[in-house]
Amino acid sequence: MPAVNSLISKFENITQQEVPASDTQRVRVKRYSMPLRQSTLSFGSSPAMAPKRHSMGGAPSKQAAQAQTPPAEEDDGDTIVVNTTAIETYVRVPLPTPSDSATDVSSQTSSTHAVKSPPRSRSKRVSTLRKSASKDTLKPSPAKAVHADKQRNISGETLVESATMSQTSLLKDGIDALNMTWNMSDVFDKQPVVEETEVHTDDGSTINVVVEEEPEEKKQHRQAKRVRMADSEKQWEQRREAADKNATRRSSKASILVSKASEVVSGITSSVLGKRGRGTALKIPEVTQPEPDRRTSTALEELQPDTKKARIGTARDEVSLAAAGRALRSRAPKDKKWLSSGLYAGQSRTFDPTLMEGKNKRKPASTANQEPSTASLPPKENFVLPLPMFAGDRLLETGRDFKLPFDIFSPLPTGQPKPDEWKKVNKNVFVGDAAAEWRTSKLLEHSTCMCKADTGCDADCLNRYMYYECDDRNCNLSEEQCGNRAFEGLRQRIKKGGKYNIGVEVIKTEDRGYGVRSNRTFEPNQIIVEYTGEIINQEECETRMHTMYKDNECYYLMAFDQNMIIDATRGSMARFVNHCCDPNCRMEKWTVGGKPRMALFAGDRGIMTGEELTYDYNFDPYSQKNVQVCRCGADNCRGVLGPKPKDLPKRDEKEGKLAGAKRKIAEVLEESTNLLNKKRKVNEPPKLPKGWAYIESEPKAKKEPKAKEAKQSASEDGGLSRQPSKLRRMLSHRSNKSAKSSASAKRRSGGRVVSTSSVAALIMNDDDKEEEQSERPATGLNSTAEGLRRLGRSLRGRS
Ligand SMILES: C[S@@+](CC[C@H](N)C(=O)[O-])C[C@H]1O[C@@H](n2cnc3c(N)ncnc32)[C@H](O)[C@@H]1O
Repeated sequence: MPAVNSLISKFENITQQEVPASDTQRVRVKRYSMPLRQSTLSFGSSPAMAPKRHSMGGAPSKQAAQAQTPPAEEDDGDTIVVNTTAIETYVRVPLPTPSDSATDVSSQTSSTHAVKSPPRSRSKRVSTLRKSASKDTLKPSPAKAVHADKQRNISGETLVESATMSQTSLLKDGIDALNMTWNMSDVFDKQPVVEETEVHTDDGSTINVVVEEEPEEKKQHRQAKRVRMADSEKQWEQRREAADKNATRRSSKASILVSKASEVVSGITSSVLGKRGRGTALKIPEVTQPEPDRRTSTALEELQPDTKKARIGTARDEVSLAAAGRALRSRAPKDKKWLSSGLYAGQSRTFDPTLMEGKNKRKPASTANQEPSTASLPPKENFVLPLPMFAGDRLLETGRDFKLPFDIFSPLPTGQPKPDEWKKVNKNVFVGDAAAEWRTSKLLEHSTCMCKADTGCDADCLNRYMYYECDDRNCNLSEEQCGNRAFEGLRQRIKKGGKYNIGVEVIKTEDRGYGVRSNRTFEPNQIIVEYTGEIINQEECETRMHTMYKDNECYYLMAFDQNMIIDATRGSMARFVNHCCDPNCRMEKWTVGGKPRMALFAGDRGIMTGEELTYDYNFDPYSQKNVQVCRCGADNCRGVLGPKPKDLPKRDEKEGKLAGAKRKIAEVLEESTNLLNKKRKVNEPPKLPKGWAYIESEPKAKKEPKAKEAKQSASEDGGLSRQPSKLRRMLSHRSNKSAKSSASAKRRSGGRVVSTSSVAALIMNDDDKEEEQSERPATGLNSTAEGLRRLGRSLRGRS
């Protein structure tokens, strides 16, 4: 301790008295302040010392100082011997006041610019700017030396405080410093490498930029931080991907938020990782939002990585995150605004939609007390909605009246029962032996229409004529040019999904079980819904009838093709379409891609939204017990679900519909009983009531010889059986001979093939052909009903 005390007293002397400038003394300086910042520990020079130091060839270094300095009298390990000039400089300059120190600390030499810069970040090691004319600046000139005394010799902080600190506290600090284990070599080892580079300024002068190299420890710390940040970002990325995968039905708002937030976050992280300019993230414009959006903040919270340890959240980044959040909130979609008028926009109304119905009604009552003369009577409420604007135009243009969307004007009553025993099958499925028995016609592939692009596959299209759907194999036109791809169009429409595209829905009717109604309008002859189910052969059908369906009231069996039957017990929605004697649709069988398919098409009137869809079953009772009363309610109702007669006897106008129906049921029941009995006994065509024809349906094998006979006879008459290639050969043969056009070829072919929903094929003879030409609708689509009628006529004529 005595040694310490002597040192302290020496030190006090040094601080209180001036040391002669000329003297070079050896002074033992104990470590005074800890730690010394090497960047501020530089040794100044007095003017007196300048020549001498010049001779030494530069600024004094530690080694030089040591070399000049004689060995210390009491040299111990804790002693540093310094050139007394340092002390001289130190003692000659009055200790700076705190206010002085503010500028003094930031200034270096007389030529040093005081750089007013924001507090230096640790990452930025440019510490000072030293302006000089040349690199010789380091050699102090006499002029400069005048100001050299301002140069800081020892740690600035200590000196600044020393002016205000009491001697006792200085002393105490000094003692504390002495007690610390500290080695000067540590300081020099950790001393940052200082690099000086020249920078040319606009005014032509050169600025020497002194760049301190970062200490190793800090480098490591920074490196570790970078690794942490990279890990964190990887985690975020993984979470985002996982969230994307899991989010099956994420709302559009959420996806927007997530993408925006990830953009912001990646911006922040990259600014941190990539060390972009300070405050990059802060450049996000701040938009004030009065109410914080909980959804947005939740989204941001969700986006926070698991590890909050990942030190993204430095103060600066927190600020930028907050700014980003505010920016996000400002971009969050606002509440959707609903149109208040829709179709009726611009039309006056007599009620206030914001009030309850009761209050709207009370309005007139409040005016009732007033004098009739003075009371302004409210306009009389119109209970019938006016037509929307342009309804007249639309009517004129399209010929179709306006109807409110189905879900507004006739929503399904709540609690509508749904068919529970229905297994939906949207594709035909072969069951049992049907698949093996099915014969794929090779001939179909050779049928190609000859339509031109300018007309498309219109009414004269050969494929259309034969109920073949066009595709790339049998039509040379593109999908847009060709107008004969109904099933393909239906497929694409259904694929889009939604009530409107599907176009139909099941309803519960009052007295006919379930039915089907339209969700939209359909053009005349437009495809509506495909009839699909299990395709079974006759044996399978009979087995099912005697077992599974023996107690059924409803059957979903439809004769199909090649003696097969579609059983739609498991089938598409089309199975629920009811029968009507005056239907608005028709069921047609088409060949699509070589396979027969059935679908419901709109009739010639088209379909309005909300209409119940019906077609004429042309029902074959099959057995007496299956004869059912028809409840279609049409004016021309036949009374029973039975085959369609050619010429139904005109009912007596005075006779009611019911009376007529009753009569017909009785007749049908009687005749059908006879029919069944007779059929069992003799292989003769049954006797039907006057004007009725029995229509042969495919499932009945017994009638096959008759059908074959008819086909044969028709072929002999010039009609064609279902042999498209033969038809084409004939067409081309004849067309070569005479007319070139396909239309004339068809006329000359002498007949055509018509597919029907319940009969295999209709072969038309020349007599019928003439009639058909005149009857054929403008669209060229031949209806099943017509086909059936003709077959009926044909069969009746032969029986
Ligand atoms: C293919 S299904 C039609 C869907 C059926 N309504 C249902 O609920 O499943 C045919 C059956 O519907 C009934 N049906 C269809 N049209 C009818 C009509 N116009 N009058 C009476 N019943 C009818 C008959 O029972 C018939 O056997």
